[in-house]
Parts: sequence; structure tokens; C-alpha cells
Amino acid sequence: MFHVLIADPISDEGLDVLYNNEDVTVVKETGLKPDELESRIEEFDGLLVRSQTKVTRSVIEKADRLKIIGRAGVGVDNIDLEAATENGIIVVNAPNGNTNSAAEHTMAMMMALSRKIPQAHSALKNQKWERSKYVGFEVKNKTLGIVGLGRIGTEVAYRAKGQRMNVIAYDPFLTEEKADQMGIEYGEFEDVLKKADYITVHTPLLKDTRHMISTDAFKQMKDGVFMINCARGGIIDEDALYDALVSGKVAGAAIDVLEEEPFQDHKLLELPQVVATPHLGASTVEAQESVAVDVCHDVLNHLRGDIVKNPVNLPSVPSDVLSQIEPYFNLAEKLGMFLIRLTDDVPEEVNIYYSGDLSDVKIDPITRNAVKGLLERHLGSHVNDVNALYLAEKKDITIHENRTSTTKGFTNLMTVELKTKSGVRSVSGTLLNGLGPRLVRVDHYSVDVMPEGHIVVIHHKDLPGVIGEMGSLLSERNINIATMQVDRSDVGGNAIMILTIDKHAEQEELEALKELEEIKAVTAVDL
Ligand SMILES: NC(=O)c1ccc[n+]([C@@H]2O[C@H](COP(=O)([O-])OP(=O)(O)OC[C@H]3O[C@@H](n4cnc5c(N)ncnc54)[C@H](O)[C@@H]3O)[C@@H](O)[C@H]2O)c1
Ligand SMILES: O=C(O)CC[C@@H](O)C(=O)O
Repeated sequence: MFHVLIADPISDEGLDVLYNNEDVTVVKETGLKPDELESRIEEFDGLLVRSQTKVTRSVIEKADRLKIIGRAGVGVDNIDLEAATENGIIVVNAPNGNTNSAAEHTMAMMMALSRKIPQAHSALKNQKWERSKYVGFEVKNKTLGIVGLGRIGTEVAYRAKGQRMNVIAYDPFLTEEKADQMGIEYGEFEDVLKKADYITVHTPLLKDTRHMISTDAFKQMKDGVFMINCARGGIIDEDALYDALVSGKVAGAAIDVLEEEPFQDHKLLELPQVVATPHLGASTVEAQESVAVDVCHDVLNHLRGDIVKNPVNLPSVPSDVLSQIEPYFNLAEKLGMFLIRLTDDVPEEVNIYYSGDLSDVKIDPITRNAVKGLLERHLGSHVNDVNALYLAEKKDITIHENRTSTTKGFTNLMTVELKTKSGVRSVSGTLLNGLGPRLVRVDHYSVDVMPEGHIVVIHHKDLPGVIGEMGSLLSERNINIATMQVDRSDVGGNAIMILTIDKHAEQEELEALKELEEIKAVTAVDL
């Protein structure tokens, strides 16, 4: 049974996805204080939040059984992603569900600002009929500058064109061709600042975007420009905006978000030319239902061990690509688990070679599974595909992925090579059509072993009688050999024997094998 905590108000239509599942119990406790969340979190496998709840490192470090944090919305700046990744907790969001609502809110804010609707409305409610005081501006033929042309910025651009505005946009991923296709002007950041009558920001809050609208940026703008922020508090420097409003450089500002939320008592709110809403961009019935359904499906998928659609701290893989590569995840993990048993030295470098059908697919999710398999022996079961690469880096293990044309006759071949101070060990595997994964090479020996169950790897001298002696020793201990593979470097030289047996091989049983003179090394691997 999985326990999921709903810590912010989330639409019931989405929660039904969880309520209707008998493997899940849902606890709704919105408005928990940080210390209350910290003390409750250890009970839960899943946590669902919007933007209010801060999922800090100290919350995450107490979340012993937490597997997934779902953000019903886009921005994940209220979640410590690094801490989640370190602790192997996947974070998912719902990036598409509130795009329309946020774009519509931006347009509403721009119109409210232009026509002074909130100010006129509140005057009228106070019995003041002041028509001449609230003369506004048309937006038609004005230039809207958009900073950040992602999902919401793009929707705003199309709506602004519908209002017959000229649109100029800056986004590090925007090309002139794309801008032409959209019928908007492509600009650098400074062009947007200089040319726009209205500027709206639609970036995430990042190191690069924090205070990107600064005192210096305001200096470059037209006099009487209007500013809109329905993205994140902190993109606009609030002190600089305040000064620009007071000086008249900025004619008005529409603000849905501020650096510190909830905001009630902020100097910007004292200015009559500021229109504000309390972070309502995504607050529509449609958006809340849509983000809740999306994120609840992902939470359920992850808890059931299925693939999620909108991971934030894992590379997102389109479903057609995923169906191509998912069958290799198990092979990759088993190769890693097998390889790490072949040495007791500290892993320094891992090289993974992909060839055949694997040479032109998205390989990083496969790599994560191989590294997860490798690290599990020493780091335990908290290693997963979310934190495997992070943990490898922390342990100073460098990981290299290589695509090669060497298939050695297989349609797909994956080789994992591990460098330690005493040398390089390697293992190769393939996925046989209809038959599943196989280990096909251990170091330079060719083998054919199903990577599952209890395996014993024996390095020995290629001499007559060794196989018989080993068989007798095992039978004396009532160990049944299910399969046996042998290969050798040359006649009378070094050889390898890989046995699969019906039970886990105990240490004293391995020691008994090691006593045979021809045996050089014995390793048990449970896969
Ligand atoms: N007010 C609300 O309730 C509400 C609702 C939804 C989203 N949001 C916020 O709106 C913002 C945009 O959301 P989205 O879904 O469009 O995200 P998105 O990821 O689709 O788009 C963000 C865009 O910003 C661009 N960008 C990044 N750094 C930039 C920079 N230095 N200069 C210019 N552009 C830059 C990116 O390239 C990307 O195209 C986010 O901050 C999100 O959290 C707010
Ligand atoms: O949860 C909300 O209402 C805010 C959502 C919004 O800020 C987002 O980034 O998706």
C-alpha cells in the first residue's frame, strides 16, 4: 500500500485518479507548517504540491520512504531538486496543463493595466464616477516584448497578434526562422528592452534570469513602458521596478508574482499604477483539473514501477523512443551488477559501448540503469535511475558513453567496461529477439548466460579433470548445477567457467572451490 500526501489544494478530479486506486491511500493536509511537514513526511511514498509548500532539503532528508514528488503545475522552484535527486526521489510536474490559463491571465493583466480597469472598478465601488481619471491606451499597433518564448510566451505571442500588436521576442532558443514562421520579430534581449511598449516575462526563475529586469534594463526601455510579470517573482528586480514606477519611466506594472509569497504588504502594492493578483495565473478550473490529472497519473505510474511522462530530474523520453529502449534497461542493470562483482577494487572509470541497433538510440536512460546496477553493490538499494549518475560523480567515477560499429555478429551489443587501479574488467550483453537478455562476453571470454538467478564465475587453468573435480565438490554440498559455460584463452591456458546454480552460493562453499589448485578465482553473483 502506498501513502500519498496532498500538501496543497489540488483539484479533486485529479485526485480521483489516486482515490480510485486500491493500492493507494491519500491523506489531504494542506497548509502544514514547515516543521509539521518535516515530522509527517516519513510516512509517505508520494507527495503532491502546488507552489505554496516548500519542499526543502530538510524535508527531503527526513522522507525515508518518499519515492516521488509531484508538482501540480510548471515551476519547481519550491522543491529542492538537488536534494531530491541525491536522495533518489523523482520529481514530476505538469508542464502543459496551465499554459492557456497563464497566457490568458497575462493578456487579462495587460488589458487591465492598459485600461486601468482595477483602479476604475475600485473607485466606482467607492462611489467615485471618475471617467477622466481612467483614460487608458489601446494595445493595437503597440509592440509587445516577450522575454522567454516557451509554452506560455508562445501562447501570449499568438494572442497579442490577435490583438493586432507587433511582437518582438527574445529566448536563447529562438531562431530568426522560428520567429518568421510565427510572424513575430526576433530580437536580442536589448532589442526587446528598447523596442517594446509592453514587456512581459515568461522565463523560469534561474541564476541567469534572476533580476534580469534590473535598473540597467529599465534604463534601456522606452519612457512610459508597461511591465507584466505572470511568471516568477525575482525575474524583475522589485526595488528597481519600484524606482522606475515612481520616476515615471515605467507607466504601470501588472504583477501576479513577487519574490516573497504570499505577498500582502509590499511597497509595490502601494503604488496606484500597479495592478496585482495573488499568483492566479494557473488558477482556473480547467488548468487545475488538467495539471492535477496529469501529475496524479505520473505519481501512480511511478509508484507502480511504470515510466513517468513528465520527469523534471530525469531526461524525458518520448513514448516511441521509450518503447525502443526500455527492453534494454534490465540488460544494462544486470551487466552493471555482474561486472561490479568481478573486482573488489575501487571503481574509477566506466566506459559503456553501444553498437548495432543500440548505436542510434537515446542511450542515456540505458546508461543510468547500467550505472545503477554497478553502484548497488556498495551503495545499496537507494541507488536508482534518478540518482545513479549523481552518485557516480560524487564517488569520482567518470562515466563515458561510446557508440561503436563493433557488433561481433549480434544485432545489438552493449559492453560495460570498468577501470580500477588493477586493470580493466568488462562484460557484454545482448537482447536476443524473443529470448531476452544474454551475457555474451566476460572480459575476453565468449559465453552465453541468462543474466538471472545464482551465478558462480570461476577462473581456472584449462587442465583435464578440473570440471569433474568442481562438479563433485558441488554435488558433495548438494548444489545442483543448472547450466554451465566454459571458454578458454588457449589450450592449457586460462579459462572461465560460468555456472548457474539453484541456490545462493555460501561463502564457505566458495572457499572450498578455491582450495582446488587449478582454481584462480571464484565469484558468486546473484542477479
Ligand atoms: N503565474 C502562474 O500561476 C504561472 C503559471 C504557469 C507557469 N508559470 C511560470 O511561467 C514561466 C514560464 O512557463 P512555461 O511553461 O512557458 O515554461 P517553458 O519552459 O515552456 O518556457 C520558458 C522559456 O524561457 C526561456 N528562457 C530561459 N532562460 C532565458 C533567458 N535568460 N532569457 C530569455 N528566455 C529564457 C527558455 O528557453 C524557455 O523557452 C515559469 O516560470 C513558470 O513557473 C506561472
Ligand atoms: O500552483 C499554482 O497555482 C501556481 C502554478 C504556477 O506558478 C506554475 O508554475 O505552474
